[in-house]
Amino acid sequence: MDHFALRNGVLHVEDVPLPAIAEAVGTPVYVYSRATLVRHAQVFREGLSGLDDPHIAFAVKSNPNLAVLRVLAKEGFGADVVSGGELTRALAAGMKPDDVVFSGVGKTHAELVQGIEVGIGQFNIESEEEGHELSLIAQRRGVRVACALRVNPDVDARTHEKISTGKRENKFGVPLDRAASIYATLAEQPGLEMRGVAVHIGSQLGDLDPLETAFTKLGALIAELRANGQTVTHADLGGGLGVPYKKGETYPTPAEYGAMVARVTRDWGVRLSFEPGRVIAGNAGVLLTRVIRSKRSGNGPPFVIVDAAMNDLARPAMYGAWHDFDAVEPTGERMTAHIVGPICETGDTFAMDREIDALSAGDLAVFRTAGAYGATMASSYNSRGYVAEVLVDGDRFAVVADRIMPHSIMDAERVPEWL
Ligand SMILES: Cc1ncc(COP(=O)(O)O)c(C=O)c1O
Ligand SMILES: N[C@@H](CCCC[NH3+])C(=O)O
Repeated sequence: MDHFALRNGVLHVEDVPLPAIAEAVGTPVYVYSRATLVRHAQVFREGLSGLDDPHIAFAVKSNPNLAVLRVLAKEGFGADVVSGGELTRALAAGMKPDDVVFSGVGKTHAELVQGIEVGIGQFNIESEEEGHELSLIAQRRGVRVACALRVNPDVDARTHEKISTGKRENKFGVPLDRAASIYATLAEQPGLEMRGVAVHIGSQLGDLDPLETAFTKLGALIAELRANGQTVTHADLGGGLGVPYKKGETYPTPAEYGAMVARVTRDWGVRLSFEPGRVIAGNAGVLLTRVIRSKRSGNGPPFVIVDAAMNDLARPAMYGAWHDFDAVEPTGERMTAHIVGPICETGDTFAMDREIDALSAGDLAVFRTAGAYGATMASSYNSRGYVAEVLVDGDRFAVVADRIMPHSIMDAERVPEWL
């Protein structure tokens, strides 16, 4: 069921008409559907039903809102975190420490300490150097911490270069050809319990083949490690499943993904972990915005200037990403336009020469597929403050992140007395 649908000509999220949210909270505002989050979580879990007790850790970076995390905690999801801040959020939202995996190429000393102190389930170590540091910290506390070694399989994920993570030249993980020797070295560290391997080759993948190639390489590594006498009881297959951003696009389903994983990992004899982000949250949210005004420039299409900008939704400016853009109350008329925000950068452009619903000043519209890597990547550039977030549940909704106004940001700044 589509929880983002027109009813009587007005776009609703579940049973709530979007104009009601704009009225109550203002724009721009992210709006998430609880029912969609739950459905995506269930579809993902069902996709893995051919596996024995998979561990699912939501990639908090994709949407760290506490209410969103709480929805997923209630679905039994753990968390994949990449910073102390994300770890704090995951626990605050009710995720169990034991279900948390700590990934990240640059965990600081303080973050390693924090992870040990709260008793997270697994550290995904990204370098030999990190492993040594973690072991020393654990030893000083008289504990041993469960770890997996993140491997860089040198596979082209065939996605945007800025979100590809599994090529040799990317900063992530240890090179596959050195993984067995690094694993052996780390397994001797008194503070570490080396129990497995991890891989994550990139995000927004449209094709299962690169994943299958990476997992196959990981399987060979597991066999090699065991032949060397190492213990391997866990494997973390990361996230990365892509989602449609344009109407009509198709992407591999969680069921297809799960079937491939079941086939490739059949003989591994490990507990598998997964770190889905976008596939859970992406299509569970929209960015609701209002048209400020339109302006003509030269002979080309008009600029439709909306009150959302690249500081609220960075993906188009950062990756040239496409987000479908629809009127909240479409009239059936269409127009061709450039969609831009108010920020003083040409990069603050959501779309050029796009055929869209006809819109005029004051009309509401949404950028779709904005539930992942949306609010979480917001900034306050141009002193615009931070965008608000709302969660819908049936016919009710709640503000789950206040709009942070520019004056609140200013409150954290000081002019020194000597100025
Ligand atoms: C280590 C790790 N796990 C999981 C994810 C989540 O990826 P996605 O949102 O593509 O599922 C990412 C981001 O790409 C990541 O870097
Ligand atoms: N921020 C990226 C995804 C990054 C994934 C991080 N591992 C995006 O919007 O597509």
